[in-house]
Parts: sequence; C-alpha cells; structure tokens
Amino acid sequence: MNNSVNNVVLTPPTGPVLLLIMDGWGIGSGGPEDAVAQANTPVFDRLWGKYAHTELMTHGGYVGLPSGKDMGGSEVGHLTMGAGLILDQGPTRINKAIADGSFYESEALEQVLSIEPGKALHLIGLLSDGNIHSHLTHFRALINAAFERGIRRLYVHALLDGRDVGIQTAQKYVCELESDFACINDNDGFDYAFASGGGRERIIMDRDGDWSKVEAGWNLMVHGEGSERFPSMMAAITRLREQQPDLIDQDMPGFVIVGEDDAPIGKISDGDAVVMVNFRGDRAIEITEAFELDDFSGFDRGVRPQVTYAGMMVYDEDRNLPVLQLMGPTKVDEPFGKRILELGIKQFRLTETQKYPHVTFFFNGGYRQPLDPTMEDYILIPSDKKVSFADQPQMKSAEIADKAVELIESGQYGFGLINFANADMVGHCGKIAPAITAVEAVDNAIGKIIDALQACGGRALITADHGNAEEMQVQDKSGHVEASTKHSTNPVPCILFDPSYDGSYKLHQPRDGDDKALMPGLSHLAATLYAMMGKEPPTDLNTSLIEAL
Ligand SMILES: O=C(O)[C@@H](CO)OP(=O)(O)O
Ligand SMILES: [Mn+2]
Ligand SMILES: [Mn+2]
Repeated sequence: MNNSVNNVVLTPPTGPVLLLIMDGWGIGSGGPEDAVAQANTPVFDRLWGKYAHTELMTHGGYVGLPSGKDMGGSEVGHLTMGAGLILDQGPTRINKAIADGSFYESEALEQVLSIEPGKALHLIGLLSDGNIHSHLTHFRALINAAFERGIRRLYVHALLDGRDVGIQTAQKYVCELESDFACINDNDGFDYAFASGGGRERIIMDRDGDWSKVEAGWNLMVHGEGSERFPSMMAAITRLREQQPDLIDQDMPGFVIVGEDDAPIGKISDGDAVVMVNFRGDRAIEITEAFELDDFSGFDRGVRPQVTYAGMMVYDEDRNLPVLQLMGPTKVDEPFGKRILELGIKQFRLTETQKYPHVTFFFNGGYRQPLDPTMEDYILIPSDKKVSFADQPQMKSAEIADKAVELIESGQYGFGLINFANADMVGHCGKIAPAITAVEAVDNAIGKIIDALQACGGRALITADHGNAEEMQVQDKSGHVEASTKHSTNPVPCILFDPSYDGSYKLHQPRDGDDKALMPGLSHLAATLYAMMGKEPPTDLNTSLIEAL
C-alpha cells in the first residue's frame, strides 16, 4: 500500500490496544471441510458484521517466503507482524545463499566439513519440502558439499513430516535422497545412508519441555537403542504402515536402521560432526541443548559423544545456541515491541506454552526475554502435556481469556499480544469435529476479552497468522480427498474492534490485480496498531490499513 492521504490515526483510546491472534483461523470455502464455517461463532459473526474488517494475506511473498505456493507459518507470520515490514525469511535467505555460493563459504560449515578421515557427518532434520521448519534442498546442498569435500560417511536421521505436507508422503522424500545416496555410493569407499527416523511428533521436535520425545530420538541416534529396527528407511515406513494403515507420518514411532547383525549403521560418535538442518528454532532448541550444554537436566544422556555440532541458523539468540550457525539470523532492527517500549508504553504477551515462541522471539524478531522486565510482562500458561489436542480442543483458551481480562482491568497496559493456539494445534490433528470445537472455544474466549475492552474503551485487532482449521481436507491432483494437517494459503480475517466506531473509516480491502505491496497482509499490522493507539505510524513501516471512508 502506498502511504495514502486516506490513512487515518484514531483518537487515543481510554483502554489498551490488543493484537489477538487466532492461530490457524483462515477464510475457507464454507464447505464441509471448513471447521471455521461449520463452527458456531456468535462473537466473531457479530464483530465481523459491526466493525471495520478486511482479509489479510499470510503466505508466500506477503511474508517473505520464496514461493507463492509456500503457506504461511507461525514463525514467519509473527515475525512479519512484529517487523511491520516484509523481510526475507530464513528459507529465502538460505536459497539465495545456496544459489550465489555464499552458503558454502561460512566458517561454521568449514568446521563441520573438517572432520578427521573416517569420521562421519550426520544430518538431523525434518525431511520434507514444507518450508516451515526445513527444506529438502537444504539437505541436498549439505550432502553435495560433503561429497565434494570427500567425506566418506554421511548419515541422515530423518524426522518424518505429515504436518507441513501431505499426511503420508514420507516415502517421496526418502526416495529422493536414496537416489542421491545411490549415485554417491557408486564411488569406492563412500557410505551415505539413512541411519534412523521417526515422526516429528514422536521424537526430537518437541517445543514444550516434553523431554521424553527428545530422549527417544537421542537414544536412537546416539546409542542406536530402540525397539523398532529395520534394514532400510523404506522398509521401516512400509512395515509401520502395514501395522497401522491410518498412521500419519508425524506420528510414526522412532526406529533405527540396522545391518544384518542388528548393529545400527550410523550412530553419532566421538569426532563426528552433526548438523541440525531445520532453520526454524522453536522445535530445534531442545535437541541442540542436549548436544551442546554441559549443564543439562533434560534427561540422562548416557555418554555424550564429543562432536562438532552446528545448526542451520541461530535457535536461541538470548543464549546464542547453537554456537556454530551455518546462516546468520533474519534481523529485525526495530521490532514493534521494542519501538513501543521506547515510547514508554507498558505491554504484555499472553499465550499457552505451545505458542510461547510466537509471542516472544518470533514477534520480537529474535529476543526471547523482555528487554525491560518492568515494562513487559510475558505470561505463559502451561499447555496440556502428553495429550492429543484433538482430545482437548479447548486447550487453555478459557484460562487465557480470564488472565487477559485481569490484565485489561488492571489498567496498567497500553498494548497486549495474545495468541490462541486452538484452531492451529487441533487443526494439525486432521480431524474435523475437534477442530470445530477448537474454533468455538476461541470464539468464546474472544467474547470475554471484547467485553472487558468495551468496558474500558480499549481496542483490538482480531486476526490470524495463517489458515489451518478452515481446510481440514484437501484434494490431490488425481482427485483423491484426504485429511489435511497442514496450514493453508487462504487469507485470514482481520477485524478492528473499536467501541467508539462511528463508521467513519474502513480497513484497506484486497483488490483483484493488486500487487503484493498493495494487498493487505500481516506486514501492515504494526502501523495499524500505532494508528489504533492514536499515534502516527513510523514512516519506515508498511502503511496502516485504516483508511477514511
Ligand atoms: O507445529 C508447528 O511447528 C508448525 C507446523 O509445522 O505450526 P506453527 O507454525 O503454527 O507453529
Ligand atoms: Mn501459527
Ligand atoms: Mn501450526
């Protein structure tokens, strides 16, 4: 959007301005697969009917992802909202660095490739092209770099996806790497292979302190221990699917690849190098801690191998984890939270722990802890543990709403960011009935918050970081319909709740044929929040959505 004379700054509110993220709540077809449309949402419907609203784009170039086919995700969504600008995201920057060759020139990669002859390079990561946490091309870049350097032994410890891609697609990605391995292994003395695997929800990729998942993966990769043992990756996938035909890849139990003697073919050992190929931090921090921290209490690691460990990117900027990073971080110089801190506005962030990175380091563009604890309160309600969210679709929405009301009524805050996880986390389970309940739980919680804002003259921008629950089924090219566990590329709703709304303004509407800069997207929200607070937005931000009628 061009800075238009039409942009308006509202009169300052008497209560706080909130950004309410209904994670994974998109605008779908309205059909039977659309849990948002099927749900009973009286609060949302009333607000949509009464207040200024629009649709926002959350995918591809609107959030700095490489391709228009890339769906949005929480990291890129919250980072873009916090930045108030469209910045190149991790995968875009990695792809560019691979293309221009600079990826291969980092000191960190040099250290990884400098292992002694006979030692192995291990790649751990999410094996798909979902581009939310990882991409297959990044595995391939590393495999090629290792081969060109003459590294003889390389093992992939594959986390199976089924959450950012089709629900049973693991074999496709396995075949692609197997064919690379076959070419390389034609050369004398080379051994490139898969060494272990398992679903991302079962091993390694936890983000909520369930160390048993990390431990299970550690024992497979490091100690070669696990009851499921197969001669190859394809054998593992085939046999596990025979036992449980509906099994979604993300839920596959962990397994070890073994030789004829039942010995693991590629355990991580002293002197080896390990690269975590995922670029996104939230689900890579825990395994990184297990490899890197001397003082570690997550689980009993047994004998920890002495390895050179590197991550694709920084996973925890506050602690600089991991020490070796193949790529520098996506820098947000002036995130929204820091800007308003400098204006002396007190703020809170509130969610349940499954979404803690979202309201903290994703929205902050890096930092995890408050810059000024007297002016920023980060409140994280523990998520249910060891449950399928399909069985608990209300999650912590009621507790979050109650806490939000308390914070609003305290009169202390000028800004608050709240994330409701339900539509996304339950949407990822791929079942329509609980997804409907999840959406209804969010609607109910929003209603309580809106009542509190109404009473004190606060405002809220009610929106989502990307879709998910509105698309619980997808059709593939051959017409086959199956459950969808992934995010969507649909637009999301955006409503400006304003108790003093008099119909004198509207939110910028999407128009056919508009280019990306003109279409309303997540990068316009920071400036919109300024205008809602009665402040002129900084001119370096993408423009506010609020326009005079
Ligand atoms: O669960 C996750 O890690 C991702 C999907 O891979 O979802 P979100 O981006 O909403 O956190
Ligand atoms: Mn999300
Ligand atoms: Mn999600």
